[in-house]
Amino acid sequence: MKIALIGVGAIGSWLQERLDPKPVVVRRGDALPMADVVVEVAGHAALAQYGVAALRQGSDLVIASIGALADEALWVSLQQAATRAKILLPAGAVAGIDALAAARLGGLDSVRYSSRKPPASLSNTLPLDRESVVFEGNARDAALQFLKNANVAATIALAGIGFEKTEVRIIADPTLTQNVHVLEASGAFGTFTMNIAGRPLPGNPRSSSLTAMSLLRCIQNRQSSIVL
Ligand SMILES: NC(=O)C1=CN([C@@H]2O[C@H](COP(=O)(O)OP(=O)(O)OC[C@H]3O[C@@H](n4cnc5c(N)ncnc54)[C@H](O)[C@@H]3O)[C@@H](O)[C@H]2O)C=CC1
Ligand SMILES: O=C([O-])CC(=O)C(=O)O
Repeated sequence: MKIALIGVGAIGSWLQERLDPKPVVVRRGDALPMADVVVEVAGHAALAQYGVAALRQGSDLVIASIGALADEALWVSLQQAATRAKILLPAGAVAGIDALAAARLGGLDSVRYSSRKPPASLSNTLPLDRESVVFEGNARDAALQFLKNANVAATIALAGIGFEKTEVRIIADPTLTQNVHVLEASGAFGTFTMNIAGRPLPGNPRSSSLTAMSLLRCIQNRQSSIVL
């Protein structure tokens, strides 16, 4: 299996060390190599630049920057390009995506998500002596306004009841050193609340380490005869 890795930042370097076989690295401006799997860990612009081409050449596409899919035109063009290859959306930094996506099939009534992060992960102009709500609204607006901090909101929207109906709060909390995600859902299955305190990666305080682990699992599942 040939893997192309777009971006070697906090998540990409963690993956690069652990992927087997070793990936071909795509740096800014490089042409996209032929590969069985293309892994995007580079940001919204890189997904827009390489995503459609990867799928058109028949490479499966693993996306980290899921917030970019709040851009309806990009999301439609990726889906249209996926005729010979698959778009793989890992759960990323949050827990409970498996339950949410299963619950959707039985019918969901409501999905609420809150993200609490240390202020510096959101902006360096936020107060450091009290918590502040920096966003309250739906998942589409969250993803469009907070490019680097609402991938989880977008993942939850896609797994659950969509960008418009998913209720999102983003809170800067100076008492935290970790990224805390709370996901609450109700529907025909019952109700659940999932709470995760994610340790950030050393290279980027905004990105929880579980994201990199979730991407590795997604790539390994694609190769494995047992998918869990
Ligand atoms: N799905 C999820 O739950 C999560 C998703 N993310 C997203 O994953 C992506 C990667 O996150 P990090 O590794 O923390 O970011 P990072 O900023 O540490 O690394 C990004 C790397 O991509 C490179 N890059 C940017 N544009 C490029 C291009 N056009 N071609 C090749 N390389 C390019 C940069 O130079 C940098 O080295 C971000 O978009 C982030 O928002 C982050 C955390 C959770
Ligand atoms: O949602 C995001 O973009 C990333 C995030 O909160 C995390 O890694 O904890």
